[in-house]
Amino acid sequence: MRRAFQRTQAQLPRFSSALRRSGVSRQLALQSDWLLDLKDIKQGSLPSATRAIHHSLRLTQNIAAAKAEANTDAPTNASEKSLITKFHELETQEIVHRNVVKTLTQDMGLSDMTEVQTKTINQALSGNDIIAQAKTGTGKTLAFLLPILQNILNVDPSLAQRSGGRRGPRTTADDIRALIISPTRELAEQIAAEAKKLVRNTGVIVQTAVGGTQKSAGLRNIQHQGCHILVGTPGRLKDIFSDPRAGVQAPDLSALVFDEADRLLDQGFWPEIQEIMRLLPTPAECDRQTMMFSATVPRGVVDLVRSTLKPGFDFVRCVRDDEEPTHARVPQKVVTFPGLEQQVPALVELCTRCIKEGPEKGRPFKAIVYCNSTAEATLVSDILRNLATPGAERNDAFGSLRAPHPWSRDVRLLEIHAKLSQAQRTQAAESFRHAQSGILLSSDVTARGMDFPNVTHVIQMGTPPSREQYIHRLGRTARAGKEGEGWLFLHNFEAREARSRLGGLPLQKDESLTCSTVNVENALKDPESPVAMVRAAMKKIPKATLHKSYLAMFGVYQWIRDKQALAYALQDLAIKGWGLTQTPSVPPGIAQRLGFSRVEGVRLGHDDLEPDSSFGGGSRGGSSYGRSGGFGDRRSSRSGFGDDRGPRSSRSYDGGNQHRQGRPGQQRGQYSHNAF
Ligand SMILES: Nc1ncnc2c1ncn2[C@@H]1O[C@H](COP(=O)(O)OP(=O)(O)OP(=O)(O)O)[C@@H](O)[C@H]1O
Repeated sequence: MRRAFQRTQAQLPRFSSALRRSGVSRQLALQSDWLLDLKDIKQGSLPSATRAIHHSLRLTQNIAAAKAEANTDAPTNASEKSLITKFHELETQEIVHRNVVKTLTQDMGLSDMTEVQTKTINQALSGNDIIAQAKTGTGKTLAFLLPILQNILNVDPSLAQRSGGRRGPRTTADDIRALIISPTRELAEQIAAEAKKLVRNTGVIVQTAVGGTQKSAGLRNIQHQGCHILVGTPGRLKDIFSDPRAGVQAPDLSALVFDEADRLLDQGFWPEIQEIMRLLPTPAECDRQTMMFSATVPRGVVDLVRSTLKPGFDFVRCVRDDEEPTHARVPQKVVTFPGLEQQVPALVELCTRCIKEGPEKGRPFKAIVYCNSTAEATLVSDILRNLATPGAERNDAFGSLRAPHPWSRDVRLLEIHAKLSQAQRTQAAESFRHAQSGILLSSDVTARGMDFPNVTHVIQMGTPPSREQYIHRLGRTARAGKEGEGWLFLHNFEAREARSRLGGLPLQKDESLTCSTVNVENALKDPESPVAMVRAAMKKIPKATLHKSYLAMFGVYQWIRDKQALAYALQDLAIKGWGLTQTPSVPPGIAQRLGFSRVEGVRLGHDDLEPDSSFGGGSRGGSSYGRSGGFGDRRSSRSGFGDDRGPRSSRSYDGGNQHRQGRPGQQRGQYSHNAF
């Protein structure tokens, strides 16, 4: 009986959206007919059903009124005047339970909704399927959490009280009402933390299911404490729902949310998402609301969205067609370099400058540096850490150091990437979240959705994997109305590709960093220069770390057709930048697979990766192909960022054959400095 009632109540959202489409005047009649038809309802349950209808009706009236004002059929174009824009109004209009509104306004200190919240909370509370696109950092998380929570309370009002659902007999592993899927573990944990804040004055229980943690411990929590809202990553959720021994099902699931929807619907995750959906009750068995949120919704995913959402879904766009989904107030600067070896010194120069400026600007420097490989993130992190004065003490269990020189003692150095355990990643995220000032070296695991407060700078090392990823990374700064700036470091040979991936974005060329033009060999003579400091810091880096970074670069730059230019650039990085006497070797199998087996400057061989191995003491079995030490001319011009001419390198280096003979007059690395 109870289940039949709950199922009937779960139909409310669909009922309500049907009502919305049919017009306000017919709604009362329809709703009362429907109420009379609820033959299964127990006498005592009628009040809650009536309340639920009341909520639904009030919302449909608001939306219809807004529609009428806007004189349009499209609810998303409705005048915002009639939609609720302040959180406290949700209580005065009896749409959201006072306990939840109290949490929002008193505990979380929120008053006005953001645009995406105004446009989606009203719609989502009435049960519509939604896809919403809004800029990073504009409060999308709350835009789906709040309607999910209130819709759960509509179905079971006893959960509105703190003690209502706690450990009671009605809280079981089968009670999952909402499933929120996120592409990364960190983001799932962050959403769960936000959800736990929101439900704190209710009896609703939130659990997480993320990879890298003990599955059995998570399951125990779900089974013993119960679960109404489950937040997880695709792999672990699939694991749990497909494991009959786990005993976790969601027969009454009424809400499914895809956060960072475009990422979840892309090739990487789509098979797992399909599998999860196959394991959930079908919409015929249990009507559910699906909501998708992201800052980026590329055209490619729109068809998938259509096949996943109910017909008539709302597409809420808070980004205009003619507008880029990055914040206009975020200055975005690009620096191009003739050599990869200049980039880390330039990073040190930039950080040093910003740390000094912090007090003047009233904002301590807090930056995320995105690297395109885990190996690079580890290397850069090690270099920055080694800039600390000798004897600096480790200050937490995960090796985070304070960096007293040349930076303030209070700059935390942290890293997050796939090579760390989940516990280390979570700890680092937590430390960075609470750090007043710090530098986080990160791979793309933090690029989407992570809400680290007061990040002043996002620095991207190398061409980002895609336009979407650039936007999401940049979105870690300038959140919730704050200021921030973005920096992009590119080698000249990346400029053309970067321009094609990021065309139209408001990137401005920056020439303020002396390290972008410095002659590395000359700069080494000045021990105070960032180049010399980085070189000194390099001395403490194990050779195995360098070797891994070198090899990883071939993967990062796989898309570069000019293999020769890349080989030369990496050779310069290893010798001029890292101070090695020859390039690390590349196993012939790998070199062949990547198309570098006959490219000058690539040394084929099998040097081991032991920490004490040396690249400087001879070839150790590596056969050098072409020169390994001397450097040819490096030409660069500075014609101004935005120059549309593209790289000027010869594209004839197409496999290396010509290099064997050497091509008279051919120059190495002829890329325009400012060809972005
Ligand atoms: N109405 C509001 N008023 C003020 N701050 C808010 C409001 N809603 C959310 N916030 C705060 O704004 C910050 C960003 O919110 P959130 O992480 O949900 O953004 P997002 O749009 O999901 O970003 P991303 O696209 O990066 O995932 C959070 O710190 C959140 O607490």
